[in-house]
Amino acid sequence: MKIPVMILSGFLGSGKTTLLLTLLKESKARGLNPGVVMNELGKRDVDGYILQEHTGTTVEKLLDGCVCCSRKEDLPRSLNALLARRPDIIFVELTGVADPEEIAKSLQAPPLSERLMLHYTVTVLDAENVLEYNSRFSADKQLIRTLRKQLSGADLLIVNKSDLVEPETLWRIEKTVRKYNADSEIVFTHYSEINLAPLLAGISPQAPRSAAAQRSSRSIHGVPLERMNSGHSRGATAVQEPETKSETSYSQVSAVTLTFPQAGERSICRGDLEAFFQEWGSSLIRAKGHVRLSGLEEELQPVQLVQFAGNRVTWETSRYPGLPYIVFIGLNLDEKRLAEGWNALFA
Ligand SMILES: Nc1nc2c(ncn2[C@@H]2O[C@H](COP(=O)(O)OP(=O)(O)OP(=O)(O)O)[C@@H](O)[C@H]2O)c(=O)[nH]1
Repeated sequence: MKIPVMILSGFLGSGKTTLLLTLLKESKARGLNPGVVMNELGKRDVDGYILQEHTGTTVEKLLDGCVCCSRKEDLPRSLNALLARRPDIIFVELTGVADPEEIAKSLQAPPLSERLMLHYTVTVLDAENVLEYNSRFSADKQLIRTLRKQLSGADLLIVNKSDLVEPETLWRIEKTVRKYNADSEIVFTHYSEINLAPLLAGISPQAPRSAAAQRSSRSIHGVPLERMNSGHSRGATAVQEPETKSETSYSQVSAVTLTFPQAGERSICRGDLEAFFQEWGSSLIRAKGHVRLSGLEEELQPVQLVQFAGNRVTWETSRYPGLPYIVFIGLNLDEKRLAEGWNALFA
């Protein structure tokens, strides 16, 4: 029996992990044993920790590079490690700059095709920012090509963060997406809330295992949106990471991990950190990590998961027990200046 694999793709901060959380909860509610491969551009496993904290799922982590190009040889090893745990379904969450078609090709060729079958490729889009990508990232031709492959290679396109845009923007996104993918279903969601039943149709616990997983022809709905009723919807230390090679799916995106100082001031003010994110303008695309906050109002819950995505910052109380850090991901990030600015925050 081949194990179904679902690929989750989409640009940085679009909502892939948010979707994966709901997929894992639903899988567990159905008595399934899900496996997860999580690929991160940075050296720290932020999303893997979130999944473990919220769902208790064990995650195979592939850090510090992209599994569609610079870390390609690592994917079979991670999948084999998961297969030893007899999962009923495997979710592969790609980095935001990965080409899902490359992963699909690997899964459909021996030896992986002997034990696994590609079930769905899902691409999540950030409705608030997706229309700006062509102009914002025009300097990185490889990235632009990859972002188009994320559209063309998807069996299902989830236009997420619809709560942040006007209905007209959703129309424009649908029109743009259709230039690269004429057929696949498009759904409009917030917090990646969709009807998961068709995505998990035919997948059952292995023992006893009945029919093979089948792709469902049932439509996948997002949360009801106004436009859906209109009849048109279809559904202090900087760890510099290595330069990306020319054959990668991006050329000017890099990740830098910044840690808190070991001595002296080891916490940071919420406002200072938010101002620091804004200082980098459009060169900072994504930041995420666990931080220790100073300030009276945070005294009871000082450890927070902070996320910067689409120029918005969110905070969430965390039980992360380790040393605080943040992973910064950007386009042509001036890493030296970033580290200097960071150190100044603790001076
Ligand atoms: N307003 C709003 N925020 C959202 C929505 N979906 C996700 N977010 C927030 O967006 C941020 C990024 O979401 P993730 O699910 O981590 O995105 P991702 O694609 O996994 O990010 P990377 O793996 O780092 O590329 C988090 O702070 C989420 O809470 C949404 O529909 N609306």
